[in-house]
Amino acid sequence: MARKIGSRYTAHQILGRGSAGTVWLGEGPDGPVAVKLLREDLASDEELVGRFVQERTALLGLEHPNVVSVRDLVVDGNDLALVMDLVRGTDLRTRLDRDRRLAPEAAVAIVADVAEGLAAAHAAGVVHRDVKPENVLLDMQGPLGPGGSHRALLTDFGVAKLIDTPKRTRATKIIGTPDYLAPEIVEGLPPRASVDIYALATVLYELLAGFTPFGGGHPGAVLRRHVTESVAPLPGIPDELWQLIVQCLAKGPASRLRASELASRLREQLPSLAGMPPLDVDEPDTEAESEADGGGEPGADRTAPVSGGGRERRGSVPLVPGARPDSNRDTHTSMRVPAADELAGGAHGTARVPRAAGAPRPGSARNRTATRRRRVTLGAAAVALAAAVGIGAWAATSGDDAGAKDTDGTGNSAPAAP
Ligand SMILES: Nc1ncnc2c1ncn2[C@@H]1O[C@H](COP(=O)(O)OP(=O)(O)OP(=O)(O)O)[C@@H](O)[C@H]1O
Repeated sequence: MARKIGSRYTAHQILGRGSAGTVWLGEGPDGPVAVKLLREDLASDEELVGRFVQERTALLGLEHPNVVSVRDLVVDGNDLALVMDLVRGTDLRTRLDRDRRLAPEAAVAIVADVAEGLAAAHAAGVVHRDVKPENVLLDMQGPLGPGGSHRALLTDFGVAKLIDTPKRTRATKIIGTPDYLAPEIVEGLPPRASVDIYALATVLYELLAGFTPFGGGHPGAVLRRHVTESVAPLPGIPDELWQLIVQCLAKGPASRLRASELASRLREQLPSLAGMPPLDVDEPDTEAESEADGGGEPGADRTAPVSGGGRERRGSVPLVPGARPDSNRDTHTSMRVPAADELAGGAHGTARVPRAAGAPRPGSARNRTATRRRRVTLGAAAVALAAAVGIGAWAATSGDDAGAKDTDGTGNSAPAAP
């Protein structure tokens, strides 16, 4: 069923749904386009519409082969829409769901593309703030790149920022997707360009491993791991590539690479990765995360089931207990920033620990001593669980946050340079 969007566009068919709205295949004066029609509650928010119009220049000005360009913004009655270049292909999440892990050469080529898109955005003063596989589109009509990879384009620029109005989220709230959130965001600092680098390094790890380094379990526990845990090495990963991931996952934003540097360092490694098969990594030990998570604690609203082995949908667990996702791909959620004392002494030892294929599973006879040792650690993790549930409880009760501070006056960020 076709519908008119503004005077210039017609939407024909739904391409997909996200938390901010529905993406349609449309037609405009210059040919086919993708039209992202924002949710009605967003479209009827006057403040957001004002902001949407204000952001026109930044969104419309971003032109780069690795960025999905926004061609037009439409404000028409109840419709608020972004008109974008149509990418004929799929998103990286769908590809990852299908292949589970990518060969290092293809993973690195895709991430280098995204880093180049980010470099252009950061140079223009735009921080993405929601880098994740769902927001990377693969152009399947263009020529193939290294390792048979398709050109990758980053999409949804500025959307997180648009939704993050002072009224919706203040400096004391977090918006984003828990698995990819940089520690400084968890600590309540304004997001700068380096948060995109952290998120992109998380995506690279995920493409190689099949799971994110700090994901799994209750969102509160995920946030805490970003602040307190170190990333566990991936068996079989070339050292140079691992060093790059570790540097970009640094807790201190200043230690991370800039996007352009990351892109070129990744490209330099491509020749040595040619022909290398996907890493032979077994599923992480889910015992730690499920125990630390309380294994289905009543306070944790698991709207979507979390399947074993890190194959759950990113962000499918709402951060706010009782909140319902807008769609089965809901990812933009908000919660209160945990205080320093609530983060301190967190769930140490609950980060996912990848095992080389064939290594003994925890709990096996060979591994009993190690398991016993881990149980001691998990005693601490259970304490952390209480904090995690506490975090959910604040989120549930902090809807308006009357006393919240809006440190930069905008409720969001962000200068370009990290
Ligand atoms: N420019 C585009 N061209 C073609 N398809 C697109 C385009 N933008 C989005 N899509 C499709 O629409 C789907 C929904 O996109 P959308 O950006 O709304 O949600 P998302 O990024 O998956 O999730 P969220 O918005 O919750 O972060 C994508 O998965 C993709 O398949």
